[in-house]
Amino acid sequence: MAMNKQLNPASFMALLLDAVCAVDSDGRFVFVSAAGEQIFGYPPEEMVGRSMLAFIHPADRERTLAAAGKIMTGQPNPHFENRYIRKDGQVVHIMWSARWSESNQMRIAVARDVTERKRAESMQAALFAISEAAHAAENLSALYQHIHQIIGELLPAQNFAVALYDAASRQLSVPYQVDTRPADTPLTPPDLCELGTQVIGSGQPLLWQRSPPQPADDCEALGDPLLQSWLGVPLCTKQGVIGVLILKSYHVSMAYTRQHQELLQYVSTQVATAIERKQLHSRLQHMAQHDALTGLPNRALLNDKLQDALAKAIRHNSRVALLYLDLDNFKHINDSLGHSAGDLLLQAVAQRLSQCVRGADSVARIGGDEFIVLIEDLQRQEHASLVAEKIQQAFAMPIDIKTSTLHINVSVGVAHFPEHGSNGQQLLSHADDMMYQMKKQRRGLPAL
Ligand SMILES: Nc1nc2c(ncn2[C@@H]2O[C@H](COP(=O)(O)OP(=O)(O)OP(=O)(O)O)[C@@H](O)[C@H]2O)c(=O)[nH]1
Repeated sequence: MAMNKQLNPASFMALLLDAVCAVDSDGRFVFVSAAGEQIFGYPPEEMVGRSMLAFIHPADRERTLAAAGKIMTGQPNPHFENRYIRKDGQVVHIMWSARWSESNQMRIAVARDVTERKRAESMQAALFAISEAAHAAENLSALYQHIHQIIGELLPAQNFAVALYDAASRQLSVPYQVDTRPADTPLTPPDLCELGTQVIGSGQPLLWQRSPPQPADDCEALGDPLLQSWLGVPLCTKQGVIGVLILKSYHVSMAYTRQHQELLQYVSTQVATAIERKQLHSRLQHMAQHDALTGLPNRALLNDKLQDALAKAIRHNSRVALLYLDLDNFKHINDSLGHSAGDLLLQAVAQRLSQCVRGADSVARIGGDEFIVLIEDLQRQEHASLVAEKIQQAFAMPIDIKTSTLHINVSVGVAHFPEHGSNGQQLLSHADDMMYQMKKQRRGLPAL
C-alpha cells in the first residue's frame, strides 16, 4: 500500500507499449504519449498540434474521417484499423481503440502497432490468392498477370517479370514482363538474362544493387531510368528450378532489401507450383484439342472454332466457308513406302495447307488423310474457290519425303454458310459430299 502511494500514473504511461492519444474535434493531436515515438517514428512534440491526416496513409484518410465522425457521435470503436506513414517513410498498421470525451471535446484513443500481424496475414492471404489463381486463371498469361497483382500488394513490384527455364533446350524465356522503362531507352547492364541465368544456375536468390548508387538528379537529368536494384528469386519445384521471379527498380529511392527478398522467397514456391500446374493443364488441353502428328487443331477444336465462326457470322451478317480436303490414294503411299513415310507426308501436307491460308483462317486434321480449312469473314463467295484453287496449285508441286519425290492430288469440296447449312454438321456434310463428287470424277479420269 505504501508503495502504491509513491507511484506516479504519468510514469505508467511512459512505460506503455501502446500509445495514448487525444485528438480534438478538428482532428488535431492534442496529446501523444511517449510510446508514440516508437510507433509513429515522430517524437510526440512533433505530432502535437498537427492534423492526424498529415500522418495517415492517403488511401485510408477518407475511411478514418468517417470512423472519427461516428466516434464523435458517441459510438466508441474498439477495433478500428488504418495505416500511418512513419517518419522514416515506412507504413505502419495501427489498431485503434477510441471513444469521444464529451467533457474534453476530444477523441481519446489507444494505438497499437499491428504491422507484424498484418504482414503475416497478408503473406498468408497472398499464398491463398496464388493457389486460387492457379485454378481460376483461364490460361498461363492470365495467371502471370494475377501473380503480378498479388505480389504487388506485398512489395513494390512496378517492374516485374517471370522468366522460365527450359532444361531440355537450356533456354531462358520471358513469358511475362512489365517494365516501366521506355522501350526506346538503351538497356543498361546488367542484362536480365545474365542475372536470371545466375539465379537458375545457383538455385539461390540474387539481390543486385548499383554501386555506387547513381544520384537521382543525374538520372532524371539524363532522362535515363538506369537500373538501380534487381531482385531475382528462383522458382523451385520437385523437378528443380523452373524459372525466376524478377523485380527491378529504376529509382534510387527504392532499392530492394533482404526483407523484400524474404517476402518474395516466401511466395515463390507457391508461384512455382501454380505455374507448373497451369503448364500441365495447358499441355493437356493442347493435347485434347490438337492432332499429335501434325500439331493442327483436331476435330473437337474445329467444331468449337466452327461454332464460334458461325455465331460471329450471324451477329455480323457475314459469310463463312468450309473446305473439305482428302488426299488421293494416300493408302498406296503407306503401303508402298511405309507408315513412317505416310506420317512425314501428312506433316508436309499440314505445313503446305497452313501456308495457303490467312492467319484468321484455320486448318484442322479431322481424320487419317482428311483436312478442313475454315475460312472466316469471307468477303465474297468466290473467294473460297480461289483458296481451293490456291491449294490445288500448291499441291501441284511435288513433295520430297526421305528419298522419294511424291506427286499427290487433293480432292476438295466446298460448303458455304448460310447457303449450304445453318450449322456446322450440315456444312461439314455438304463439303464432304462435294469432295467425294470430285474424287469420283477424278477416278473416272486417266491416271496422271
Ligand atoms: N501414315 C499414316 N497413315 C494413316 C494415318 N491415319 C490414317 N492413315 C491411313 O490413311 C489411309 C486412308 O485411306 P483411304 O481413306 O482409303 O484413303 P486413300 O487411299 O487416299 O483413298 P481415296 O481417299 O479414296 O483416294 C489408310 O491407309 C490409313 O491407314 C496416320 O496418322 N499416318
